[in-house]
Amino acid sequence: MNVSIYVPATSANLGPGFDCMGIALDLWNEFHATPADDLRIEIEGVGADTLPRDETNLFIRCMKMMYERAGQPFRGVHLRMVNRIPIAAGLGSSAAALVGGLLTANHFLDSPFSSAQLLRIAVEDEGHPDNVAPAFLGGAVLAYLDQHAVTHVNLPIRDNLTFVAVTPRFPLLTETARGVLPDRVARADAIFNVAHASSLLRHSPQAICHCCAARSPIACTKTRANT
Ligand SMILES: Nc1ncnc2c1ncn2[C@@H]1O[C@H](COP(=O)(O)OP(=O)(O)O)[C@@H](O)[C@H]1O
Ligand SMILES: N[C@@H](CCOP(=O)(O)O)C(=O)O
Repeated sequence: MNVSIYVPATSANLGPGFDCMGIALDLWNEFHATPADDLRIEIEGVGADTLPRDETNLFIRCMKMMYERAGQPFRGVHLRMVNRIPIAAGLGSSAAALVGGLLTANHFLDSPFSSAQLLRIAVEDEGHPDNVAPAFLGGAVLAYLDQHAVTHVNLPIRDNLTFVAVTPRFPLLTETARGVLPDRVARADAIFNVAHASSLLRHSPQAICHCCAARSPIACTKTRANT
């Protein structure tokens, strides 16, 4: 019944894909769990001094949510997490904890939820799919929630790329960052983004972006979605 789950870091808002395109990176958090009648959390690595070791821990909250959905009582778990993904630094640490919690609970519950259901629950809980979809599926992914189902498409990525993540020295919670976003975007920006997203899906990743000569619309230096 013990389970070990490895969830990758993710970079979201890929190129023109604000809130809908993201990529899994080769940086992993480990979650080792054993079903139990009490709660014990051991944390190694990132967040060892700051993350809660009680029921408020995001991983545990996600496990409990799954037990509630399955109509089963949650008694506890002995959890050891080894964290490598920096927290509140734009590399999907919350998505990793969320996906880890959902998969662990589903395993303990004898897999009542399908992969499609798990992905939908993860997207609904996180509020946007661009971290949880690649964390869950791997690779680079375009995903969106349509009615009650997550539609997802793999984006072609050359396998000889090396990714370098530059993170700020200060934490910035996604919730805080999203709080300053305007509700509306200018028509020109919307058109620019639709055009680049379409171009991204039409061309292979080797294509050169016609607007700025970047090697792919993913890397377009004039992308406006995040400004
Ligand atoms: N390994 C973890 N275990 C439990 N909770 C975590 C873990 N990593 C991140 N979190 C939770 O996610 C929050 C950060 O989420 P968020 O603001 O979305 O930043 P990020 O860009 O890193 O996902 C943390 O404050 C913490 O509550
Ligand atoms: N599209 C989301 C992505 C948040 O990514 P995270 O790694 O900071 O959780 C947004 O821009 O809010």
